[in-house]
Amino acid sequence: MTSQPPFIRINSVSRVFNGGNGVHDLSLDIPRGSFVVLLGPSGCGKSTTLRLIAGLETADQGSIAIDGKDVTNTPPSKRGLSMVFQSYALFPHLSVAENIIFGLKVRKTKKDEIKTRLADALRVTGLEGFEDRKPAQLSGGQRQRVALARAIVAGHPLCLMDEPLSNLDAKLRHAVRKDIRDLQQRLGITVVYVTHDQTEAMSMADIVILMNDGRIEQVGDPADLYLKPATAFAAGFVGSPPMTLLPASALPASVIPDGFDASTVTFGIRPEDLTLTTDLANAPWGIPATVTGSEFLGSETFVFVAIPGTKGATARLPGRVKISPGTEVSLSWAGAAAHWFDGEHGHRLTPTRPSTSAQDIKITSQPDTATSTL
Ligand SMILES: Nc1ncnc2c1ncn2[C@@H]1O[C@H](COP(=O)(O)OP(=O)(O)OP(=O)(O)O)[C@@H](O)[C@H]1O
Repeated sequence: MTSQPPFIRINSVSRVFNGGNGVHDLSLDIPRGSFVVLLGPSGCGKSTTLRLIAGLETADQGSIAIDGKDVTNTPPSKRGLSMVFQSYALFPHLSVAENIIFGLKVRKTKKDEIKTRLADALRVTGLEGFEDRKPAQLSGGQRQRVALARAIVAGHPLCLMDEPLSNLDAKLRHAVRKDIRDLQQRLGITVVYVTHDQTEAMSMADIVILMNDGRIEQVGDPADLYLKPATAFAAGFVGSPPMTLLPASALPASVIPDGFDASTVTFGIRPEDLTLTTDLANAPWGIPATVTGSEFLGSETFVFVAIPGTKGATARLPGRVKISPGTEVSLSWAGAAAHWFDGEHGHRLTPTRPSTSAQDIKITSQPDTATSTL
């Protein structure tokens, strides 16, 4: 396999503001033509990273290269990129077409060229017929499309997007995120996209960069992040509802993998990997828990349970499950579905092999489907 040089290389970049926040010693390679999402909670440094790539922030240390050129000290306008913001940043007094071609006019692009590019941008963003309207005469989704059209009309190979959908309602957000993804693929451009919404990240990204506290927590494709979270933070951030995390000391000793110290290790389990039964007599190895509530969502039911000495757990069960608060249940899981994290730093731990009894649990718990027993 020949490895292509990265399109963007961020090398040991720090940008620390007064008070110590910002990004710290960030290193990252972004492949050409990829859709990369910077994901993380508010204040983790996503926008600062994007602004560093754009040149709107200057690195205190480290270097940034785009397409093989060092741009660490290059002004934004010379970096060959366009940006789309949460606030569409459209000129209210200009028409859709004028807004889209504004930058081309400033750069004194030839009239014929402007005409062709405008027609292309209107077509790919589905804005044909709207060119003479003013922004105030458009819906939120259409305004965001104008902002997108303006970004792509420049013809830059890189587009940076900072929470571009957060002003749209849930339904529109869903539609426009598909538009953005389709557009990126059709144009073959590289997109770096900031969001704190993990569903958006998981559905759009080729690569997710999960950030926490100014540092990279994990880089991987969405499946990696979900199936093999590198840290307890990643496990808790990705997934809705998030992974249940319990101190291993709350589990029966028989399910702790060999060599793990239950007093320091954290156990994680995805809600869909938990089996829940009220048939306590036939579940001697499970964790005893008490139902605190449930949410029926149509195709599935979330059941919330309390486990003494922990923050509780969530089970995601198919279909409609009727279960009353206060019901005593037993929780179990397949050995291979368990995740383990070091209690101090939260790093993922890999058991040399799941404990024998956890494998036994996998076999004995299989016929135990909660929907039929509850
Ligand atoms: N100009 C600034 N001066 C001082 N502190 C700043 C500045 N810009 C950002 N910060 C701080 O740096 C940290 C990272 O900010 P950043 O905007 O990158 O976070 P973010 O992950 O994009 O958050 P959000 O999702 O809330 O936009 C935050 O603690 C923020 O308060």
